[in-house]
Amino acid sequence: MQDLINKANVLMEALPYLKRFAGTTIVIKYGGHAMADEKLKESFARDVVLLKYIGLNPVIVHGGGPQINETLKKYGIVSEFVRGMRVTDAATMGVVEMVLVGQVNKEVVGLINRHGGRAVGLSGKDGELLLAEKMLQEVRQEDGSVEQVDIGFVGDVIHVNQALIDTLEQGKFIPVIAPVGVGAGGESYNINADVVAGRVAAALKAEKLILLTDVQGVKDKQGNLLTGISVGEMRRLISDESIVGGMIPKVECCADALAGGVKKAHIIDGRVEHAVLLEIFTDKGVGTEIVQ
Ligand SMILES: Nc1ncnc2c1ncn2[C@@H]1O[C@H](COP(=O)(O)OP(=O)(O)O)[C@@H](O)[C@H]1O
Ligand SMILES: CC(=O)N[C@@H](CCC(=O)OP(=O)(O)O)C(=O)O
Repeated sequence: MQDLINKANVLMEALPYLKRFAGTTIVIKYGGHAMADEKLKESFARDVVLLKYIGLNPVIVHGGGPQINETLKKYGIVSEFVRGMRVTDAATMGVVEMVLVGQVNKEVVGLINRHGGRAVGLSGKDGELLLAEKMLQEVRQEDGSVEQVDIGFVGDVIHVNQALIDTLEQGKFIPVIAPVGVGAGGESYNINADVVAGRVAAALKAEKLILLTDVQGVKDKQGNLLTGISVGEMRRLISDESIVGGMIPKVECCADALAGGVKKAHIIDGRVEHAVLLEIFTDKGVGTEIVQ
């Protein structure tokens, strides 16, 4: 009997959060690395379906960096990263689109639907969901100056077709977005999935942006987890190189999302089962919260 009462107590603990978040939009970035483990994939899909059933509106943006690397390797294409962004020539763009849209997107949609959700896969080209323009990457030189570097068909999102997401949400569908944008001339752009998640969250004025990754959260130089950092601290951690590589676009997009009206932004450990539920429905949460 006590077991059953304990179960009821766990449900009751979630009640204030259920009330607070009912009807709100939560944008979740599902990272390439967190997609590697079968058990975690299933637990992620179940979490998303549960969120939808209890009245939240999850919007999924997926990555696929490791999957792109694998296919590029098969084609003998070597790729380089500048501050966490893949340098993308025309041949690389072809592979990026094929893997993200044709493979990873369909896999995530299938996974959610197998668990009883109604997921719909979209790339930024569908309904011009993600209108993009070419971006130059800023690289700080040794003398402190900042140089703009051309990294090919890499874009930033300049407009999100919010009406399309609203329509899907009204139909009880779960949008699953591949980070490929479309330019004014119909050309494709490779966009970092964290950047897409941040822009989509800001456009939808989401309650939360949650980025799942393969580490506990943001760490300091000694490797200690930082449970909460301000945007100012974040900038210091980037300039003293405590935050490097793929973590840079993650924290930057959290800062942009907060500036764009998103209430909360979190970077959490996708290797932990039910990480999304733990973040949303517990007081302490998990990982790192970025605050303005
Ligand atoms: N300060 C930091 N704290 C935590 N991780 C960091 C930090 N700086 C760099 N990283 C690296 O960022 C990686 C996460 O970025 P990325 O590989 O692009 O993840 P994902 O594939 O989940 O999007 C971590 O695996 C870690 O190696
Ligand atoms: C411009 C850029 O870097 N695009 C990324 C898009 C996929 C992505 O972001 O995947 P993860 O989240 O799994 O790293 C790339 O080509 O790898």
